[in-house]
Amino acid sequence: MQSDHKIIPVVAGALMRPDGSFMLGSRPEGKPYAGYWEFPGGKVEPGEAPFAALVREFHEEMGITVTHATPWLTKVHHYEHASVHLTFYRIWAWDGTPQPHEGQDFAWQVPGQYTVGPMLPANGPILKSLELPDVYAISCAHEIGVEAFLDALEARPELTLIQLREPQLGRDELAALAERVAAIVHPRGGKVVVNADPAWLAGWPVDGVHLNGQRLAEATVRPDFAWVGASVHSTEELNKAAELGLDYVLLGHVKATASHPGAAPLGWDGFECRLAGGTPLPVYALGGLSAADLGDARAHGAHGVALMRGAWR
Ligand SMILES: Nc1nc2c([nH]c(=O)n2[C@@H]2O[C@H](COP(=O)(O)OP(=O)(O)OP(=O)(O)O)[C@@H](O)[C@H]2O)c(=O)[nH]1
Repeated sequence: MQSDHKIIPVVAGALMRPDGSFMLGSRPEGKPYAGYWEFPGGKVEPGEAPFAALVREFHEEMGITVTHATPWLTKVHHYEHASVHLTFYRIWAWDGTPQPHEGQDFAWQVPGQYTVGPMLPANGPILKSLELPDVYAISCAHEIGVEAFLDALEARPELTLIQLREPQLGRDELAALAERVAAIVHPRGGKVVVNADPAWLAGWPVDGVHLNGQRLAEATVRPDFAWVGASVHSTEELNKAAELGLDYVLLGHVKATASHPGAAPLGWDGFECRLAGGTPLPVYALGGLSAADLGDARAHGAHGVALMRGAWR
């Protein structure tokens, strides 16, 4: 069976433009899955570091020099022709203009609005991850009141992924607030996930559910929503979220935060350490952060930053 095959290390990179679009390439004739669309990249050579392989592949395949890239997701996939361990990077800066050195086609794509296909079979969840924004905002009505929170949400059109987390509200009050939040966030193309019992959310105009640590521990299957995330603190919890096939996690807390005054923060080293084995899930760094921490978060393997107080200041 394929799972007995040697696992081939592969690196691939999403060239990211400031407007959020990214590049896909078509696989050249003569390779398995010729004509399928992929992130440019290729096999890591023996003894080569993954980042060095990324730089080499982008130079060989399209003649550009990668100058700033951050580690992102990893994934093992078993094809009929090979088993691969994929390490994905996001590439933020490069020198040169991409040229098709191997007869491939390139296309800049907007996450979720693809004009090319088919995609390589392993890449579905990776492409879905690109639909998640840099900043994830957690609601704060329990601190500043419902009306002030809704005013703050209206005033920040750049926030497009909102977790409604209001443990002080009962089901009916939370449902009413979810409707008001969705009415603000959906017209801007955003998403709302609710931190509550998944059974409560039937018929609510929301996009998904966020599992707290206890609900993640108790879950045996992925709840049936378009978007499902979870809060994690350890590699074990991160792995459980991945096994359930969730879409993202929040990992923290990275810095000291007023919501967990006694608990020691992970720091960026502790954060990175928990991701050291790699994960197929995009990870938002959480705890005492602001949007200004995005660069540090990416450098330590995060997809983005999750903000509570920091989103609304
Ligand atoms: N480059 C790339 N490969 C991917 C992606 N997703 C994915 O499953 N793969 C798999 O990873 C493997 C990469 O091998 P490759 O044949 O492209 O590598 P290469 O350019 O070094 O090829 P070569 O051995 O002909 O020199 C293939 O099995 C491919 O199906 C992706 O997004 N980008």
